[in-house]
Amino acid sequence: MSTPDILIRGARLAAQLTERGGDVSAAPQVDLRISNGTIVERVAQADGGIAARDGERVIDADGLVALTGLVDLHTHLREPGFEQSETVLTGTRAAAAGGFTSVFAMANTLPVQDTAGVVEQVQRLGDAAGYATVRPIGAVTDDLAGERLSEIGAMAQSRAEVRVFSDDGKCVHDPLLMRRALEYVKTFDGVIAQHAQDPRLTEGAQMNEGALSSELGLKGWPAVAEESIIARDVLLAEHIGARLHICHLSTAGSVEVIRWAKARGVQVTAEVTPHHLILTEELVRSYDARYKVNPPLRREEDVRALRRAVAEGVIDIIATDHAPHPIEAKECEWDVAAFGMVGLESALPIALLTLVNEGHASWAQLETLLSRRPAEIGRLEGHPTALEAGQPADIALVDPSGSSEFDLARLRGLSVNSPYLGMELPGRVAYTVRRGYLTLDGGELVDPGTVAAAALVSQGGEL
Ligand SMILES: NC(=O)N[C@@H](CC(=O)O)C(=O)O
Ligand SMILES: [Zn+2]
Ligand SMILES: [Zn+2]
Repeated sequence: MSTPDILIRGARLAAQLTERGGDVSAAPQVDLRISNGTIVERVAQADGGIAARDGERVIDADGLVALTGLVDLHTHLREPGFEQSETVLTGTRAAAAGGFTSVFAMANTLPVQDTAGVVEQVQRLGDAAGYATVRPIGAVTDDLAGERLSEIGAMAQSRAEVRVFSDDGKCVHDPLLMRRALEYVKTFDGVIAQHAQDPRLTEGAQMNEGALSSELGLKGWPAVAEESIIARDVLLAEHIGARLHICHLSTAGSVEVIRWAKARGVQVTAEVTPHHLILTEELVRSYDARYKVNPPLRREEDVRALRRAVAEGVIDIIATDHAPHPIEAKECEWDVAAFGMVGLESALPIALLTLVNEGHASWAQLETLLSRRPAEIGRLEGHPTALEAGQPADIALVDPSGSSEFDLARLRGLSVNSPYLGMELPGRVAYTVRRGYLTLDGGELVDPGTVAAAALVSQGGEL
């Protein structure tokens, strides 16, 4: 059994668009043939292109930009335990709609992803659904309680081969536990992804600490609560010689700490979310809990510093921190509402808007930020390093022309807590190809049965 061959015609490769800005006409148009999960041919149209064969699916990609499939190092899929917010199936459908072919699933589920059994279960659910590769993240501490290390070794050696560990949602606050965790993951080239938030400095915190939090009468979350943990952890990572990743960097000061650490040669990488690249604390004036997120929306100066840090390479990747919550958890008073926003379907449009169209980055850098680097940091296997013959066929095809209203129909997960509803955003993902089969076809999700069957075939199974 095999899935039909696909011929993509006339795409421009993001990797060949190395000039800053959004003009895509500079790259030559190429044809790509996909067969059995692999890119088997790539021919420029100037060299004659590839002639279609009978029975092959032909995609007209004239005007579209092709990127290696997007990879999200920070997704909350909520299953097991919070299936009213999202499931592995619904979350990976949202991922496919956003151009993602792989997602790393955060550990704050119920039960917590702190044993081999739970991470294997999450991975199996992802394999069966087939919309994206699901790589579970393991908890650093048992039950995210911050008291004892979890079964890190068992999760690393399980079928899920966990390489990323995080207590995300909570900070690993105890420095000795952090040290032991770094020592442990070093033995198998794993990484600790830290949610940098000093719990004592942020008790009851509701928004960024500053003049506005005083004015609004909301308890503040000071920048130093993030920066002090990052400073401590880069020093610990240097001492141990282990890999450290910082989740959702949100302040100008954090950028400076990371810059300093990288200059010293510390093995640290950093992520920024799309929302911290565009939204500011001013939105909290509305008391609309769609804007309530952890870490909180910061000042305009922070947003500018984060964009510059991406342009300069101090920040390594963009990660969504897709955090679905049910309507009841958001349509309520600010101080009792849940923290978090959904982000898989809006990540590429926001990155285009804030980085490429603003001249901070090229399409090639965008591909690095949203696909190549997160795959490297997570030690994701089977991910293409380029769109060329011999590489796995994980591909996103994006229409960069024009802009359109980001409406409810664009959200394909179970929850609708997006801060972008009603905004005009550029860039639409038109096709997503995972392991050689379509998960998104002409902007529409392929139906679950077809995707599950193609996934089974791609894993060598029989229908
Ligand atoms: N980002 C958030 O505001 N919420 C996340 C947790 C987290 O990423 O810290 C969640 O799980 O809801
Ligand atoms: Zn977090
Ligand atoms: Zn998170």
